[in-house]
Amino acid sequence: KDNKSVNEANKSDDVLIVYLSRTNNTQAVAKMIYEEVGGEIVELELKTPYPEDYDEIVAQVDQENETGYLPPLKTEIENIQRYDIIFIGFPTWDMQLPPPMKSFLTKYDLSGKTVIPFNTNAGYGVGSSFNTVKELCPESTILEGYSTKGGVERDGIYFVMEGEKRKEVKGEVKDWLESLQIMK
Ligand SMILES: Cc1cc2nc3c(=O)[nH]c(=O)nc-3n(C[C@H](O)[C@H](O)[C@H](O)COP(=O)(O)O)c2cc1C
Repeated sequence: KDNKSVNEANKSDDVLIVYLSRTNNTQAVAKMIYEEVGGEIVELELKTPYPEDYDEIVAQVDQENETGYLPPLKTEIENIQRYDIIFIGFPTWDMQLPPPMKSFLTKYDLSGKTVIPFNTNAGYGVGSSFNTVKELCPESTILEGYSTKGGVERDGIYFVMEGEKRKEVKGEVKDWLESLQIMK
């Protein structure tokens, strides 16, 4: 058998990459994972999008976190049961898992699946987000996540995944994926 086609086939079928991204930093990491692993890549979208304005979205997310509101998703994943490995990517918002990702993990049953989180943030880390992923996926195998500094929208720094930063993150993502030993 031709090795390459075997690998190509194995690589993609059971992998889903779902991400939330406002200023495209997390999206850039999602695409790097996709380039290495293949599969399906899906952006999480809301039925009612968040405000463009930074202060407004911060206020809204604060309130959603306080009340536990789960914003309805526009994104529909058909037949999620066909995936075994699910990467979930999100920025840190309010030092937590963003409400749309809480919606996603509440809506879909990922029992028995391997769930792998990844994150970008303004330099304050993942906060409680990776722990919340564990809490919302009690019957999943959660592998070690990856996180890197992204934009600092508060200071007008939006997309940073270019030039040297891009190269650095690409290398880190490759090493991380290899360490997970999910690549065939
Ligand atoms: C509503 C909101 C809240 C945020 N809260 C935090 C935070 O608590 N800690 C942090 O490090 N960064 C925070 N950030 C910054 C983002 O995590 C950071 O810019 C990230 O790279 C954005 O990813 P994206 O480009 O994929 O949207 C926040 C950004 C937004 C829009």
